[in-house]
Amino acid sequence: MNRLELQNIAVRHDGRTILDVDHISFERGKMYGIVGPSGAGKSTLLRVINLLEKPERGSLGFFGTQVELASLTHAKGLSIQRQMGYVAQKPSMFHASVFDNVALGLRYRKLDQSQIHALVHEALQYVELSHLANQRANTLSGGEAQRIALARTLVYEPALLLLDEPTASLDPANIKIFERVIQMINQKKKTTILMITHNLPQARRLAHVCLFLFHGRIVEYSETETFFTRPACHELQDFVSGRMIC
Ligand SMILES: Nc1ncnc2c1ncn2[C@@H]1O[C@H](COP(=O)(O)OP(=O)(O)OP(=O)(O)O)[C@@H](O)[C@H]1O
Repeated sequence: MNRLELQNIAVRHDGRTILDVDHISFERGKMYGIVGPSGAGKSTLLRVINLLEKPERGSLGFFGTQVELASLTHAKGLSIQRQMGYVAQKPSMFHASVFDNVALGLRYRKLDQSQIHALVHEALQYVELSHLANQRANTLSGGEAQRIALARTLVYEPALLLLDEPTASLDPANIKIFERVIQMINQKKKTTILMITHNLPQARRLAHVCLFLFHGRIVEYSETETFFTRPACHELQDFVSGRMIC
């Protein structure tokens, strides 16, 4: 019940194996760092979990709901997807106010106006951008837009938050706020968080557990301190010490 699990996953494109995962399990309420070289399959892993990419085979256990991914129906997929939030590296805002952008997920879920108002303002407070509620979202700076993208997912309290290099284009001040918010919701709401990052100090700062993807396989998975101080496989030893691997 309290786990997110993937089993027997295979993703192939053009005859090439992109992702090959026998089994992985994520505990509810923990924060996971996902690292690995470019092209290792990190985004594909998150896209499979987010039901944006259908693997050739495999199953997903979503906190008690079990689904065969290859034969997943739209309705069942949607009900699971609505319990997940996804923030990519580059936010895309709708041509509307900041308030309306953040409210969107709540309107889909048919909440009433007073609930929407309260929840949007709470989410804007989390990301310290309440003063921008009426601004057009397409006029935001990159850092502001990324914080609004985070508020837009937090507002409906997802059980799972998927972050794909969310701070890669941000300056240190915005990174600090972004990190503070995800740590706060991880602790306060027990949101499970999976974050891809190329910033190894960031993974070390935030994650309880880290995993290392290499050529589509999870080759290391351990508590963060062990991951960085006593990596078992030589590819991760090279990776964490900054040596080139391919
Ligand atoms: N739809 C597709 N068709 C063909 N190849 C694909 C497709 N999607 C992904 N790939 C390939 O799969 C591999 C893994 O891609 P993915 O985006 O998951 O890597 P990544 O680890 O997230 O990389 P990065 O750190 O550069 O973002 C890459 O070689 C990519 O070119």
